[in-house]
Amino acid sequence: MTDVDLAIIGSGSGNSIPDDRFDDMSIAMFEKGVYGGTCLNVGCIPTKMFVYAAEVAKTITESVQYGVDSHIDDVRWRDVVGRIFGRIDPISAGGLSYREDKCDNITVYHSHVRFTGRTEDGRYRLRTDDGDEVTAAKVVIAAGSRPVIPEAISDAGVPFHTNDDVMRLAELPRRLLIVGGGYIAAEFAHVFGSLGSEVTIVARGDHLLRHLDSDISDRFTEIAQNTWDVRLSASVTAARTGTGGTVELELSDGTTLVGDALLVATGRKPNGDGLDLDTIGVSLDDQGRVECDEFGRTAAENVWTLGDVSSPYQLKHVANHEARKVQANLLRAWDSDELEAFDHRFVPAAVFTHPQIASVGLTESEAREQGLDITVKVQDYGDVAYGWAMEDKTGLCKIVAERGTGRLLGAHIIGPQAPTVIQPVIQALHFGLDARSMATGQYWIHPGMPEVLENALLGLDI
Ligand SMILES: Cc1cc2nc3c(=O)[nH]c(=O)nc-3n(C[C@H](O)[C@H](O)[C@H](O)COP(=O)(O)OP(=O)(O)OC[C@H]3O[C@@H](n4cnc5c(N)ncnc54)[C@H](O)[C@@H]3O)c2cc1C
Ligand SMILES: NC(=O)c1ccc[n+]([C@@H]2O[C@H](COP(=O)([O-])OP(=O)(O)OC[C@H]3O[C@@H](n4cnc5c(N)ncnc54)[C@H](O)[C@@H]3O)[C@@H](O)[C@H]2O)c1
Repeated sequence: MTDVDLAIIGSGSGNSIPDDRFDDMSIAMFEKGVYGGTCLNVGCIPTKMFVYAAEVAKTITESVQYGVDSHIDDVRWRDVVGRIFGRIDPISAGGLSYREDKCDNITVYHSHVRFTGRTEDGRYRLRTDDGDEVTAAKVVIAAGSRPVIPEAISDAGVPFHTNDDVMRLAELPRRLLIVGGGYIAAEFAHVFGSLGSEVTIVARGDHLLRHLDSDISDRFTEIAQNTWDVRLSASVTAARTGTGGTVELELSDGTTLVGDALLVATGRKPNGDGLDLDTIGVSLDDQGRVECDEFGRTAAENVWTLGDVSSPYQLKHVANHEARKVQANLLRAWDSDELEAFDHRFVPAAVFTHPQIASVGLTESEAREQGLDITVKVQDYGDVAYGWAMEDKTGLCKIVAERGTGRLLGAHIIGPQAPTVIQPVIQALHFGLDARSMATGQYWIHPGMPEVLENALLGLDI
């Protein structure tokens, strides 16, 4: 039995907690998978590196409209993969060796861990699947989430991929089937489609990216239907392995699809269900998230939580933010008046598909449901100078604001560099800038892409 001051479950955002302020604490870090967690190894970072390669390919295939003829000679898939993981794998390995070799106060356990209750003096008992037993005065649960697999696929025993392994396929699949109509489906459809796969998306909703403002979801669904084979309002009823390792999916609309690879992207489930939290009196909510308050405190004293395992937002910038708050709070007393709260007021998100998408704040329908008196402006990229330069025909920037006060409520953008163009709105929301002041109280570089945002703000009927 090893006794530590602090146990951290999960080396994703959890790994950022121990800095030099924690040097005098003994720390046990538990990681059952690859060191560094989802974002670094199988999430945000590699996907965006693939997306960049896809953008390069897309630029080439669309260059003719600018009077520049070009074509793609070849996509060297193995080199695409090699560039990305040749960079990422050493970062993960370096992070692990830093903790193991350079941090005398930290021990890394490479195994699944779960709670087994408390000691008589109130410490938390943890046991790994390898048989190690640790007691800890404080615990941080940063165990993340995992892909959900529909039973029609998991029970059928067909080969399928998730974000965990699809980026390391040996070959670029000629025909890729994607089940799901959310973030991961939209991003990988762009990656594989632009690099040369024939992509089919099976989505059970009547739109893709349904959680977004309806103007954005409508626009993206229309673009997707013109780009890939998109089957809406359809679900998988049966799956089987075809000849030559292919996968066949039967859909609820009676059609059958055949693919060389199948990617499942039907949401992610928090990992709190693998921790035996009942042994310490902590529960999961109806979404399977570890319950906590705005400071990251669970029902068990000195057990904190953050990120995908407990947050309503499965986003890395949110996990990072929550990790910084929990880090600060760990250095204070459990019931201190100075605990730092999570700030979930204006959580932005971006989908790195094609075109790119970004949003922050209320959608138009959310604002109306709240009974707010609103004004809305939709500005097309194609009506500002940079949009002309790009021949953009599909991009739009939508602003939702309160009539009368000009209070900004939300921004929703689909188009080139949307995650960059939206950043001034995120800043304005956080610092309380109203739409009119934001539009007229500063210079906007002409003819920069953010003019689409400037014109949307100017066009609001406040
Ligand atoms: C394909 C993909 C793309 C994404 N792209 C973006 C993006 O562009 N932008 C963005 O903001 N977000 C993105 N996300 C979401 C983002 O990756 C997550 O929100 C974030 O990584 C969550 O961090 P975390 O620290 O909570 O969990 P994780 O990074 O998942 O860390 C949890 C760790 O805990 C370990 N673990 C779990 N249970 C146990 C246990 N019992 N014992 C030991 N170890 C355990 C896991 O192995 C894991 O390594 C993406 C996600 C995916 C899947
Ligand atoms: N750019 C980013 O920030 C980014 C990128 C990728 C992932 N993520 C995070 O990871 C999370 C998980 O991504 P995701 O795309 O798996 O989830 P998602 O929640 O974005 O989308 C899941 C999709 O699967 C569909 N679905 C669910 N069950 C289904 C079933 N049985 N059959 C068919 N379709 C089904 C849903 O209707 C939805 O369209 C996201 O919610 C997001 O928080 C973020």
